[in-house]
Amino acid sequence: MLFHVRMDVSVPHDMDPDARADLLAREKARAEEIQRSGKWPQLWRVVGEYANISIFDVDSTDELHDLLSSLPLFGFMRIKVTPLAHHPSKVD
Ligand SMILES: O=C(O)CC1=CCC(=O)O1
Repeated sequence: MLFHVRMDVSVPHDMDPDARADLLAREKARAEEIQRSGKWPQLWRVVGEYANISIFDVDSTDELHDLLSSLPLFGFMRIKVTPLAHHPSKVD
């Protein structure tokens, strides 16, 4: 099952710089781990925003939720999930 996922990040401006650096390092490591599993085939920065647009390829909505909530930034992101279906006009 394919899902389009938009994540808007909002880390508090007054967060301790070391805590922020640690949080972002853990986020990068976890994101790379999920990508290597094949479940997160696309990750794009939204130009000019602290946001990304991703494609996830998972077996269920529960699996998607588990992956998203495993991200260290989960509590600092607004996440919008759009399920995707095949388009009849798509040329293969
Ligand atoms: O910087 C972002 O867009 C938030 C994020 C999600 C996965 C990741 O590595 O960073």
